[in-house]
Parts: sequence; structure tokens; C-alpha cells
Amino acid sequence: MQLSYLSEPSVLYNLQYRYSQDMIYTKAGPVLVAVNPFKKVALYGNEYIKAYRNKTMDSPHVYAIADSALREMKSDEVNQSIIISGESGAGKTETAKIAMQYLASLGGGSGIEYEILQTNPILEAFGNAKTLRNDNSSRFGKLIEIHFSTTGRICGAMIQTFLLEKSRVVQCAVGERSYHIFYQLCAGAPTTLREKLNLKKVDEYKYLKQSCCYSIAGVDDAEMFRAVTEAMNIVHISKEDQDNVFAMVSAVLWLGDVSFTIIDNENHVEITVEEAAETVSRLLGCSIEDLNLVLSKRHMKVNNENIVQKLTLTQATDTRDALAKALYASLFEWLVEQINKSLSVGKRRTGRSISILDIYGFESFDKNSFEQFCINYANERLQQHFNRHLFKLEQEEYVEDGIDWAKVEFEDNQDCLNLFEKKPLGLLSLLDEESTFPNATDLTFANKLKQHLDTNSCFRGERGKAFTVRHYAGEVAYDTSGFLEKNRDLLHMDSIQFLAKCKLSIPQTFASKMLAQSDNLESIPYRPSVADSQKLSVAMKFKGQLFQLMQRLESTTPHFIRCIKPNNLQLPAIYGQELVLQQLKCCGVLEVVRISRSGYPTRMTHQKFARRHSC
Ligand SMILES: Nc1ncnc2c1ncn2[C@@H]1O[C@H](COP(=O)(O)OP(=O)(O)OP(=O)(O)O)[C@@H](O)[C@H]1O
Repeated sequence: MQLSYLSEPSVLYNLQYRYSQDMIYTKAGPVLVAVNPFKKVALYGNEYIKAYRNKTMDSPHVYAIADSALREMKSDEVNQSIIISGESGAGKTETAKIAMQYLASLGGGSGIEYEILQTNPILEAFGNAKTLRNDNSSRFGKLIEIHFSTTGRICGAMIQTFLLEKSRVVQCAVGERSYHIFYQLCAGAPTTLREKLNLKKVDEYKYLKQSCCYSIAGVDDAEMFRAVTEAMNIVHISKEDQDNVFAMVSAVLWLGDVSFTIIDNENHVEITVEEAAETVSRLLGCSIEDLNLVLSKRHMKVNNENIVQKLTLTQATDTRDALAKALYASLFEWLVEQINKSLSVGKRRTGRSISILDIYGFESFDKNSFEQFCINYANERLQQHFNRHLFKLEQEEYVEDGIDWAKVEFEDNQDCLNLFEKKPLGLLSLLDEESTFPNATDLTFANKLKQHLDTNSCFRGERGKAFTVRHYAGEVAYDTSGFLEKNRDLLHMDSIQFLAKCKLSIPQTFASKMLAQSDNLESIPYRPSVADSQKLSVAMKFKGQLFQLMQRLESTTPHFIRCIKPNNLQLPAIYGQELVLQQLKCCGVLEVVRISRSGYPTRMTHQKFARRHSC
């Protein structure tokens, strides 16, 4: 249904009415709003795909969006993008899969489309987890670019991922789970693999035990494990590589169980030589001595002299956890790389592409940390893209219709973006600068922000370690606790060299990648103590990725889908009006309504106008 009179109440009323009739898709201007049904709805499958392809059906649908993208790609010879956003649990990943399904069905034939669809179970196993908001929450952002040949057939794809939440590997809130693959492997590995990897039950691993949550209602982890290995076969990850992947997964779990023995009265430690340490060293292909060395000592350069520092229990535990996180994040990156090799367009001729972006939506919780800071920054960028595009569309439409128009004003979020990006006195630069000072703390960082940014209209310093940003979607108060550490994300050179020395090829590959990144150190503006650490800060790397992403999106014709979560219980047939209203505001849908209203809100064809108003 296309509303002819676009007003806030009419959008709200229609969304709710349609939802009650299982019509979960509604168009608000050029944006498709998808309200999560939290149940199976009979809207998908071959019959529906056929109906949208043959234009016998034209009600709003993800299929209709995918269809316009395909059509415009062919007719205008311009790359397309489908930008999906929404809160956690709103249905972005499902929507992305539904769009992929349509494209695969219309552009398929070579078989590669099946491979593309099979990337989903792999990425979900390694990058999704049960959270309090969503049983299958993606803990990373994803762009999948599907390539079409000049004849309109799918000929390959490329996946890019953003900011995997690696802290989850070592730390997980009560009632949530770590990444699915840990539970799937423990439940589903066949006996020989189980013995080879020395797998225990999930409730016996320290990393998994802390959240007291091991299963998901209605999900069979053992069955999922089989689906994941099958998908790995399909994207040509060899049996040997699969075994190596699972050895790394097991090594990460066992690493969490490595414990330490205090050896002196200064709290210095050595690893306790027992099953955990032995299993880790066997799985990584290193000696127990090397494992002990990397976890209990650190090489440092002081006044040009090499010294070895003994680590205290806290330092050793942090080093162990940092190694586990780095191993897992490298494994995830490596998997994406393997998938990309398998889907690569290679020398095959390529015409155009359709990119599907499934990225975390704006987040505002009671406590907001570094992760929300990055996610909301990304959303500011995407929102600007959204605004500019819709604004442009609006004006183009007037010009096309020969309407005498006055400039439509809309709220730009450039000020907020400047607050983040300005050099040297923007949030990101100040964070990076502070991250390089060894004695800096989260409090000195918060004070620095207050000192330099208090006059900025998008910023407000709060008491203690907090600050508030006025985002386009509302104010968010951030707590700087952990900001510096998460941004530095230190993995010491010792750990990288340790991985490089392992006998197995996969940790060696991880180490070479890390070293390659730390070779670019000259390009980092402020990192005096960097000799002992690695790479760009997390925020700077993310900013770089985001700029690249925006550049890519700028050259495409965008199609926007906004996913809405009607309740926080993940249950069907419950529609919280306030909750929906708040999300519509956050994702800019109401702004679209406002832009339309400040221009010409009522649109009618000549025929319809004549029919209604002629005497
Ligand atoms: N079109 C749909 N039909 C049926 N169920 C759906 C649909 N969309 C979403 N769901 C249900 O909602 C759940 C959450 O959806 P999804 O994982 O896509 O959310 P998300 O927005 O990607 O969340 P996150 O940001 O946490 O990854 C799904 O697991 C599924 O149960």
C-alpha cells in the first residue's frame, strides 16, 4: 500500500493495522518498513518470487525491493545497494537473506548462487550469538556484494565484515551465549574429532560457564554443526582446513582454562602445567615452555635495552584473554577470506553488482560503552547518506514534474559527524590521542573531552567519566569505562611472535597478517609506545572501513529497508506502539515523512485528482 497522504499518525495507524493482518511490509515514501512478525508468515517461497517477477503482485515486500534493484541495475547500468537497518532483533539478517533468496532465484543458474546462500550458516555460526535481545544476534556488520554478468546472471560475490565483537569470546553477560560455533562443535563433533580436539561439555569451559546459558530454545546445536560443515564443504573449505578451524575453536576454549600459579610474593606467575595448557600447546603446535613464556613474561625495550618483565596474575590473565580474542578474531577474518576466494568473480566477466548491507542499528541502552559509540557513529554516517539521497530524490521529483518549488529544509547531521571526525579536536582524534598515553585513564579521557568539546552543541560533559552525544536519533550518554583499553586492543608483539613460531600453519598465517598490519606503523600519527604493540586503533580502523563503505555506497542507487521490532519479548502478535514510534524516529522514517510534508505531502496522479475533484 502506498499512502497518498503521508503523515505521522497515518503511518503509525497503517503499520499497526497491517501488522495485525500479517502484512508486515509497508512503504513509507521510498522506504520499505518491515515489522518483525516473530513467527512464520506465508509471504515467501517460489510462488511469491514468481508473482513479484511477473508483476502479478505489487504489495510492498523485500522481493519488490530486490526486484527494483535488479531492474534498475540492468536498465540504468548502475550498481545498486539495499541498505537494511534496525535495532538488534528487528529482523535485518532475516531480511537480508530474503533479499538474497530473490536475487539468487532470478539471477541463478550457474550454481554459485547456492554457494552464496550457504555463506549464511557459516557466518552465523562464527559471528552470531544468543543475546538478551535476540537468540541469533549478529555481532558484526556485513556487506555482501553480489556480482552479475552482463547477461544478468550471478557470477560471484564478495563479503566484507565490520567490527566483530571479540570481547564476547572471553566475557559474556548472564543469560547470553558466546559464539554459536563453540556450542555447536561441542555438541556435534563426531567421536574422532572430539578426541582429537579433547572436547569437553560446554558447561566445563570457563569462558562458556560464566553466563550460565548453554542452549537456545528450539535450536539443536549438534544439528547446526552438521549444517555448518556441510556449508563449509559447499564453499570449498577443505576437510583439512575445517579440522584446523575447529582446532583453533577448541584452542580458544582451552586457553580460557589455562590457570596460573603464583611463584613469588610480588604476585608473579607461571602457567600451571595441566590438561588445559597441554591441550592448547598441542592444538596450536607450540611447546609448553613457549606458552608459559608468552603468558607469564613480556619483552620490553627501555632506554634501548631489552629487558624481560615478569607478569602479575592480572597481567597474565589479560594477556591470555587478549590472545584468545585475537585468535578468534583472526579465525573469523580468515574464514571470510576463504569464502571470498571461493565466491570470487576472478576472471569471469562481470557487469554490475547489488550490495546488501546488514549493519547494526542505532543503540541506546542504560549503559553505553565503546561498542555503542562506534555503532552510533556508523549510524550517523549512514543517516547522512539516507537524508541526502531522499532529499535529492524529493527535489528531482519536483523538477521532473515541473513544479515551482521552494527549497525543502531538512535537519542535516553534519554537526554531529563533525563532533566525531574533526581533527585534532573531535571525539575520535581525542580518543586516539589519549589511547597513546601510557598513564591515561578513562577519567583523564572524559576530562579531556569536556575540556575541548564543551562548547560543541552536540556534546555535553557529564559528571565523572560520562559524556552525552546529541545524535540524530536522540541523546545517548556514554560511560568511558574501558574506552581506552578497547580502542587500543593491545596484542603484544610477544604474542604475535609466539603465533608465528607455532608449528601449525593457521596460527602462522594469523601472525603474518598481524605483522603486516603492524608494519604500517609509520602511518599512525600518535603512537609513541607502539613498538611493543600493533596496528591502528580500533576506532581509526573502523573509521577507515566506514569511509570506504560510504564511498562504495555513494556510487550505487540505494534502496532502504528499515526493520522494526514490535516487542522486546521476541513473541508474535504483540505490538508496542511506543516502542515502534521510537524506532521509526531513530531510523529516520518519520524524518522522511516530515521532509515529504515540508514539500508537497499529497501526491496524486492527474486521473485520480480529476476523478476526485472534478465537478
Ligand atoms: N521475516 C521474518 N519472518 C519470520 N521471522 C522473522 C522474520 N524476520 C525476523 N524474524 C525473527 O526474528 C529473529 C531476529 O531477526 P534477525 O536475527 O534478522 O534480527 P537482526 O535485526 O539481524 O538482529 P541483530 O542486530 O541482533 O543481528 C529471527 O531469528 C526470527 O526468529
